[in-house]
Amino acid sequence: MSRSFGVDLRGIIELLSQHLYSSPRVYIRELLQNAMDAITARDGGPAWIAIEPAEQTGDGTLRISDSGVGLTEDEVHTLLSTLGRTSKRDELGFARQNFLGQFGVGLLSCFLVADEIRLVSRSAKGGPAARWTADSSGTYEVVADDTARDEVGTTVTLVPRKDAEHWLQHDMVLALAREFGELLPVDVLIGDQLLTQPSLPWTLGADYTERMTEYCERTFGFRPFEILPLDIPAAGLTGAAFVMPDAAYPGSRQAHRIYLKRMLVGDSVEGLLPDWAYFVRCAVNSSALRPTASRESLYQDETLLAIRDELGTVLKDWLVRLGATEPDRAAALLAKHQLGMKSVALVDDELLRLVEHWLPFETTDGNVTLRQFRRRYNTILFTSDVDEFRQLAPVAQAQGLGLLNAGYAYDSELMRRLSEVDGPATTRRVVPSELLATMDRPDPAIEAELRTSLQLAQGVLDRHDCEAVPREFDPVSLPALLITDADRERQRDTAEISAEADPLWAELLGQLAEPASTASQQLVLNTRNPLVQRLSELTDKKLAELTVESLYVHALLQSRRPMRPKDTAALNRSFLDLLDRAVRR
Ligand SMILES: Nc1ncnc2c1ncn2[C@@H]1O[C@H](COP(=O)(O)OP(=O)(O)OP(=O)(O)O)[C@@H](O)[C@H]1O
Repeated sequence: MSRSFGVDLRGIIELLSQHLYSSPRVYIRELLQNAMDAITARDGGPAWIAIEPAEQTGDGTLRISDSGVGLTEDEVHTLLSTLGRTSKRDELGFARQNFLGQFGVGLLSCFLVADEIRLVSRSAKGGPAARWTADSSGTYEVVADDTARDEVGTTVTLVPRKDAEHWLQHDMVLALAREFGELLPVDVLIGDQLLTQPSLPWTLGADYTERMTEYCERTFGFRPFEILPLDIPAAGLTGAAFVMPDAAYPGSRQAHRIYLKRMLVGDSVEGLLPDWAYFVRCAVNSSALRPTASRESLYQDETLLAIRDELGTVLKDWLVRLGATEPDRAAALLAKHQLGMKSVALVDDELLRLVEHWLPFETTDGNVTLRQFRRRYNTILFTSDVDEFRQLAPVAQAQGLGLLNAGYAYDSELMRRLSEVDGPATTRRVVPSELLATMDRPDPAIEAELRTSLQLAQGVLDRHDCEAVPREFDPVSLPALLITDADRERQRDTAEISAEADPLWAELLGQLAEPASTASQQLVLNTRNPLVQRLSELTDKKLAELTVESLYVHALLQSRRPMRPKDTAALNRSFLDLLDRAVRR
């Protein structure tokens, strides 16, 4: 036998009224929305909503009246007695286009501030006026009372909950009603004060820029770098996009001010723009987007996706146009919003060109754009690590080799993307050892002499898994350069771990690592450097060891790589030994 679920009414009312909405402030929005929908349903005739806060009613209650279509006694029974029942869906259950409401629960939000809701209505369809009274425990009463109201329309009265009286007072009600309803296309009044304004703030016309600058400052708290009018007729969307003047974090929350059918959803609504456009804020009104049941965010449907794409295109087109017509402004903007721009350039070739043209990169030729660098060197040789760049740049520069620092976020991916788009020879990651190829070999006699002293220090080199390579290079002041192959380094670390690990791990790790055939580091000794020249004259094994270890540690420090305990020990040892020798003399 099938049975129906039982429902604890009090629990459901509490759930919907207390937990669906994030704050009691939304009660005004739901009342305005119902009044607005009733006026829409009346289709012609007077169109006003009047709010009387507690000071005006004189008995602590709040009254809101509308000139809408009203409800018959029967409708009051069916629509207001069943949670989730609404007049705003068609027979198939689809939300009707013109209405703001659709779920049949909005009125419950009044229980956030009220113990009792009273509704008096006269329907445009005729019949006597009806009274409905409900309390928060879930009981209600309906009576036909033809004297209750003369005109067609509805009045809702809220009797405040204890401690919620302030929500019904004038200043609060004024602020809330203005915030949610100031763009509604009907007259909303509090006493004699008209709250609504006839046109949307972003309507084009006289003083557009000043108006919108002021609007942006008031709404989002910044003076916009640029204001872009938005108009997507297919989505019934109009509004404005404001480009932020200063950098924001790519992960920062998007906060857009969104109106649906001219009723505010919120001013920190997310998801309207693609993620990359994190430096743009929008204020829009749309008739096609849908709210979630709490009406505090947007429902993620295909319409939202289509609008997001479309708005993304509008912004991109503007960026490309700016690059072509106002290069200096484009460069200034790009410099501020580098990260977002770079991230989108990875998936968008037009933006890739913009980034290539305008964004400065750190190189051995100073700060230059990718375009300038390409013109000079054809192939962009880059490091994908900032420290590696710092280490290699002076040597590369001295060899006349152009090197670009692609060590910051998205840079290496951008290099890869450029090669995909313009051909494999466009960019290439420098292999540190290829710098060796640009260096001259020293005179064989000098090399032989140096190698003899190096043999004395072979133990030190072995200890650091390091091979000494004599070369002639600039700058002369640099005695040694440590070149590390990252892959080999990883293998070496793995080997070290496996030596200490238990047999099972050692076997597993061993499978990951390829056998390390040669040393993982190369200490390139500069035979032009006076210290290295003196090293080749040494015959004292201890001194040769001390010198080589000092040169190694110095080169390691120069490379700014993290020091391992072994390296720190070497640093201490060589420093103290040198000190000892100096003091002894
Ligand atoms: N001021 C009013 N004038 C006429 N009918 C009203 C009024 N207020 C409420 N109603 C009727 O009561 C029904 C329920 O209202 P309620 O606010 O709970 O839900 P809704 O507006 O239909 O949907 P939502 O939960 O999305 O707001 C409405 O569908 C409407 O038919």
